[in-house]
Amino acid sequence: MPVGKFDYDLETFFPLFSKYIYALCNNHASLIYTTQSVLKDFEADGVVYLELRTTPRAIPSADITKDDYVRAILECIKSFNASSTMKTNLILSIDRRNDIDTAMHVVDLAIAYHTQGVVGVDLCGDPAVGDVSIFKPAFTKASQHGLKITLHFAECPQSSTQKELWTLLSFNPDRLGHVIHVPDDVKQDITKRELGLELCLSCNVHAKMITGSFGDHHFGWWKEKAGCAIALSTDDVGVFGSSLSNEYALVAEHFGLDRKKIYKLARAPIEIIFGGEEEKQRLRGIMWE
Ligand SMILES: CNc1ncnc2c1ncn2[C@@H]1O[C@H](COP(=O)(O)O)[C@@H](O)[C@H]1O
Repeated sequence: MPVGKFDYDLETFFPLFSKYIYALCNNHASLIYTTQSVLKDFEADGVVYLELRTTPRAIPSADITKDDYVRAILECIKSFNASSTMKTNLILSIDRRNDIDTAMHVVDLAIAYHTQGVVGVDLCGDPAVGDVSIFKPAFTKASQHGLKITLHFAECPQSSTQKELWTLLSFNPDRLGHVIHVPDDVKQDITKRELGLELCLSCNVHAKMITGSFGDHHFGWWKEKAGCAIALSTDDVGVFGSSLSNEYALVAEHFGLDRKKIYKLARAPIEIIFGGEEEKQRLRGIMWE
């Protein structure tokens, strides 16, 4: 990737993975290398709790099944967790291109590895593709097994029809990602349910998913809504060149938040992590007030 090129949009972003990144990250050694590299970067950035997400991927050329893929990443996380103050958990993603059998397989993997660091299931992928209603049984099963749910939500106009948004809300998500093109009635429902919001400023600005720049981001609207905790998120550091601490610096600069307000913002998502009560307690103890 050319140095300083951060202008991938929703048309060029997804092929970047399917054409190039997956071809480069295509064996056990490269899976471990990339996972360790991501963990080291977040730790060096001062992160104390991380939820990583990935779509289970079989790599037949290296004899890697989806199960092997998930296990390799979990082993990497486990050994990193053992020697770091940053604790990491994993979320497994269903890609919107998937059929229901593939989605069920993701949920089955999440259930199988629930006690080993998988904390939730996500819906991701090209928002211009797929009929999300087919995934309801998969998310229902995930919930029944105590897994948390987060969904990429209202990323582009095509994926923000009333039908799609209410269908996604019927999956009973715990958190929503992006929440860009959200009509008022849906906003009201999100606020009423006090859903956690994963907002990704650099991604949305660089990929031109919003009109305008950082100061125009819908973070400004949601930050006023008591109840919806905001977890600033990176989507993703490699593609858009912005670490998590830079995302906090951006909101401080563009929304006039002083140190106290930034501490408060960074503490709020403790309540919406998928990592359980004990981890919440640890974080309440170490995050600045
Ligand atoms: C604009 N933001 C986004 N919207 C939707 N899906 C996204 C995304 N950012 C990442 N992904 C999903 O993550 C995959 C790459 O990592 P994994 O193979 O899962 O580890 C992408 O192919 C896409 O499906």
